[in-house]
Amino acid sequence: MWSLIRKSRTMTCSLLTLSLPLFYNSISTIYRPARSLRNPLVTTSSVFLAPISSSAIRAFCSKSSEARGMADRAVLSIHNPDSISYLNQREAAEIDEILMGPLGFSVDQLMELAGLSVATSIAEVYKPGEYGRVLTICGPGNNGGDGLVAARHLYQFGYKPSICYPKRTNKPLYNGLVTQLESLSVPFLSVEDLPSDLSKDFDILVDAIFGFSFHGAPRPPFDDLLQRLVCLHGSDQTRQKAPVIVSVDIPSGWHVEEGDVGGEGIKPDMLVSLTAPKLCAKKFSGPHHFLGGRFVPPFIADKYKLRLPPYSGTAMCVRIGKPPQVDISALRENYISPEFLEEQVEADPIDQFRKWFDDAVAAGLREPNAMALSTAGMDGKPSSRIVLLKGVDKDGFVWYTNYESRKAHELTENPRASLLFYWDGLNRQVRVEGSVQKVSDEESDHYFHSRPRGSQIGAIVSKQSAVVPGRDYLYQQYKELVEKYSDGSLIPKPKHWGGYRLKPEYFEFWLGQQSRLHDRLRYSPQDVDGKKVWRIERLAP
Ligand SMILES: NC(=O)C1=CN([C@@H]2O[C@H](COP(=O)(O)OP(=O)(O)OC[C@H]3O[C@@H](n4cnc5c(N)ncnc54)[C@H](OP(=O)(O)O)[C@@H]3O)[C@@H](O)[C@H]2O)[C@@H](O)CC1
Ligand SMILES: Cc1cc2nc3c(=O)[nH]c(=O)nc-3n(C[C@H](O)[C@H](O)[C@H](O)COP(=O)(O)O)c2cc1C
Ligand SMILES: Cc1ncc(COP(=O)(O)O)c(C=O)c1O
Ligand SMILES: [K+]
Repeated sequence: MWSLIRKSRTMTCSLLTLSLPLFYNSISTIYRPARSLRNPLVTTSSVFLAPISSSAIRAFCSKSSEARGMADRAVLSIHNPDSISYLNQREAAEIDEILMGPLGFSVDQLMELAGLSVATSIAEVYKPGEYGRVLTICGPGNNGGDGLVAARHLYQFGYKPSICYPKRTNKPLYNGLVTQLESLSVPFLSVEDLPSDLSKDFDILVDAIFGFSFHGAPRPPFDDLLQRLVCLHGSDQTRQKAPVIVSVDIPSGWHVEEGDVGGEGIKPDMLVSLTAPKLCAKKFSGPHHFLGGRFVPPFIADKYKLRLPPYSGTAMCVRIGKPPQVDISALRENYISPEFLEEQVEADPIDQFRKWFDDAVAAGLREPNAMALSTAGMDGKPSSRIVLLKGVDKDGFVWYTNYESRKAHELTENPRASLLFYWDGLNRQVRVEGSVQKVSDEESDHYFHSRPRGSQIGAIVSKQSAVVPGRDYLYQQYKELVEKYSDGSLIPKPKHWGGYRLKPEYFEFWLGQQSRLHDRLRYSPQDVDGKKVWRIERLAP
């Protein structure tokens, strides 16, 4: 913790005005954990539902690092949806009580995290450009509260939510959530105000009517509302795009454990299970099943033998089960970017590259220095692979590799290459082409010794691009060298490892725009009175 605090001292000053959750979020964007953050996946001990004392929780917590080790080993099997845990109704209610009892959570906190998970799950699948108009139908309990929170986050994500909340709960928490939405001018519609055909006015219907405390048959006015959702399946979809239904935790009207018993209930397109899926989720056959509620402490995971998929990075939701079958030909993004004009760019393409590279770093993109390197040997057959940019200046672009690899052979035969950067999220691509030379041995030596010792040994072991009999073959040699250099002595750089530098002769900066009318600015060298200058031209997209 101290090293984190020391490192973040300068950052803290500029963040003092931010809220605490935002502050920690900013930290996780900049300082990533050594391994990805994972939900604990604990498979030991049987479930026995005894009262829980705080001493039991303390005793457990001292063992939880061991549990996390097991979690990492179990992670491989979790991609099989059959190995995910499902809760019955009693367990779901009990977890609620434990979280809000001995584990010290408040209902407001859990609802906020649950609602945020629902909103982020929706945003993963249904983009606001196409699915902007959202109707959230809220029931009388906490499931309805999750819906109110989700609607607020969806508003902040760029959607246009409306709310139908016919049975309000007169408690400070719910009144506050309503006030927050009203202050954003989010419309509240009564059941009578709702249009008879929901498909005309809405792209997404969020079903936050009933959660895990639902029992019996739906009573008015929810029986009628649910019937309207059911009817949408039969609507004439050739005339009108039917809105998608997103159910929060439980598809409302379904039995919490048995599912859609009579087969006449709603058929959501997306289900966002919270904490852990309930048994009815096994019957969900829609294309998008997500898990949210990233707050399950190891104590709960252990007690209920929860096996849950890991959340990646700072995500608030994770997809469960098989990804949907997509129509590849229909996959496309619409790019919306600010103007990119000739007058705005740097005269020197290296300066322009630095500007865009700094933007990619500031945007928190993963490995902004990853670039596709394309080469072709004497046979003229091109080949590409990703390498990491390790330096750029007026002399060119540097990367390190094995001098006996396929790319190295091709570069020996034909010392020309192209580099390609794609910065997804910024809608930017940069192409660089030029001639290639090895960097000096001193430069390679200096860089080699800046790498982690494991990677230095890896470079010795790997005869890159050669066929190897198996993983063990490499690992055995690696272990021997780790042992040999365990005294911390200098690991000599092997002769076959070093850097290349591409001296650029051509650049193109590409920025994605709407209707595929992208910006493309090309830099090519011109000789003006014996002096090299860069000519900037716009190319058709
Ligand atoms: N870790 C967790 O646990 C977390 C839980 N969270 C969320 O809480 C949800 C559970 O909330 P909950 O317990 O308030 O119950 P929920 O199902 O929303 O509503 C109960 C209400 O519905 C009513 N009602 C019942 N049956 C009915 C019927 N047939 N027809 C008409 N009404 C009926 C019932 O009235 P009653 O029958 O009692 O008169 C009561 O008013 C859970 O699913 C998740 O979304 C997250 O926020 C955070 C983490
Ligand atoms: C993100 C990423 C970064 C990589 N960085 C390098 C690198 O800097 N140097 C390298 O030799 N290989 C790197 N690789 C591996 C190469 O893509 C490639 O597998 C390897 O260099 C062998 O290529 P070749 O057989 O065409 O020579 C990287 C791969 C990825 C996915
Ligand atoms: C085979 C290989 N060599 C070199 C590198 C670059 O690693 P480093 O950043 O440690 O120099 C990578 C990175 O993925 C790699 O896969
Ligand atoms: K629901």
